Amino acid sequence: MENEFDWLKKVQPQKTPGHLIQGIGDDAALYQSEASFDEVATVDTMVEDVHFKKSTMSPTDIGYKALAINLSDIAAMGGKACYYLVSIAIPQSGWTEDEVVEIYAGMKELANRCGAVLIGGDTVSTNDRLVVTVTVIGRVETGRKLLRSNAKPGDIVFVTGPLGSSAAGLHLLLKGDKRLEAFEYEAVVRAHQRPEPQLDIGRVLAKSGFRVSLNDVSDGIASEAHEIAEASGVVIDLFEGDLPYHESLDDFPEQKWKWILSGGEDFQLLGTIARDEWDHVKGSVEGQGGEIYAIGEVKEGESSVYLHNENGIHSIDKSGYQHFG
Ligand SMILES: Nc1ncnc2c1ncn2[C@@H]1O[C@H](COP(=O)(O)OP(=O)(O)OP(=O)(O)O)[C@@H](O)[C@H]1O
Ligand SMILES: Cc1ncc(C[n+]2csc(CCOP(=O)(O)O)c2C)c(N)n1
Ligand SMILES: [Mg+2]
Ligand SMILES: [Mg+2]
Ligand SMILES: [Mg+2]
Repeated sequence: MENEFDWLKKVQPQKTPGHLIQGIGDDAALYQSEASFDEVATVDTMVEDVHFKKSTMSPTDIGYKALAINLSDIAAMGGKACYYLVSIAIPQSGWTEDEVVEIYAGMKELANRCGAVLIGGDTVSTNDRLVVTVTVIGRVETGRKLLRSNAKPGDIVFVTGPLGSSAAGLHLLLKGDKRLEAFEYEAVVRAHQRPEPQLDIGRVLAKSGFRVSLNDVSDGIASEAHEIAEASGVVIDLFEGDLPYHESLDDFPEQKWKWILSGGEDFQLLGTIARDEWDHVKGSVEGQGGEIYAIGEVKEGESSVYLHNENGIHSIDKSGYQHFG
């Protein structure tokens, strides 16, 4: 990396939306808010050797995922994404300007698909690992609050796609496993490197007008279910046989359930909705080509999470799954 700003010209958006008054190039970005929408803002960071290694992710994957994990939080609020800002700490050695530009290309690839525009950021050098922090600003219809605290006894618990794939993909990547080449493992490796934020499903849930509790799966459903149980003051029962997972996880019987429950980084949406409203929402999600699965129910009681399977009912702690063997 040579000059702090030369490479920025390469990542600057050419076209800007009408609500943006000033993007990259001044002290801060300036944009107009939109009538009848509330603003929604989130930030998450990815750190080299904690969230990725050069051996597990290409620069474009790193950029794609750094934006995806933030869009996933916007999805978990039912929002549409509008703008993003990127703070990047670049090591003094080990990373080239081309690689940094590729990180931005990965972000742009996803941003273009969901209509988000880069409006600013910050660039610093570091003696340590690469760190990329993305802030996303989005909008959601005024008054729509898909909060973790919305769950009520009697609700159905749902999830929007397979669990444990990212952890399985990471396992193969870290081991340099020869199965990486095989077609049947492509989906789990991709789930790790290029998670799909579930923005469309978040929008269906927001527009439904129904009371929905919602969280995205960054740490694993064991942890996210606890967050909903605690915020709402309810018990969450999960049914093991209903948890969706990619069939290739059956090749890893020892790790499978740990990955499904607490592998994390799946970036699916986990939520709850009244039983009477479930069919309607499921129909809408599936009608637009999405997936959504009923995996449990909400009960009255002190905040806790249980897993039901043929061996009985097992309490699941927040840090993850500990029971089976
Ligand atoms: N350093 C911090 N300063 C202020 N608020 C924070 C800080 N870290 C987290 N929070 C806030 O705490 C809440 C939970 O944050 P958390 O990062 O666990 O959520 P998340 O982004 O959904 O999860 P993950 O980071 O695993 O994707 C959010 O409201 C977040 O804004
Ligand atoms: C090289 C490497 N080792 C381990 C992992 C797994 N990992 C890292 S952070 C995290 C939880 C979500 O993070 P956060 O809570 O910061 O959102 C998980 C599951 C990885 N992705 N890459
Ligand atoms: Mg966070
Ligand atoms: Mg997050
Ligand atoms: Mg989240």
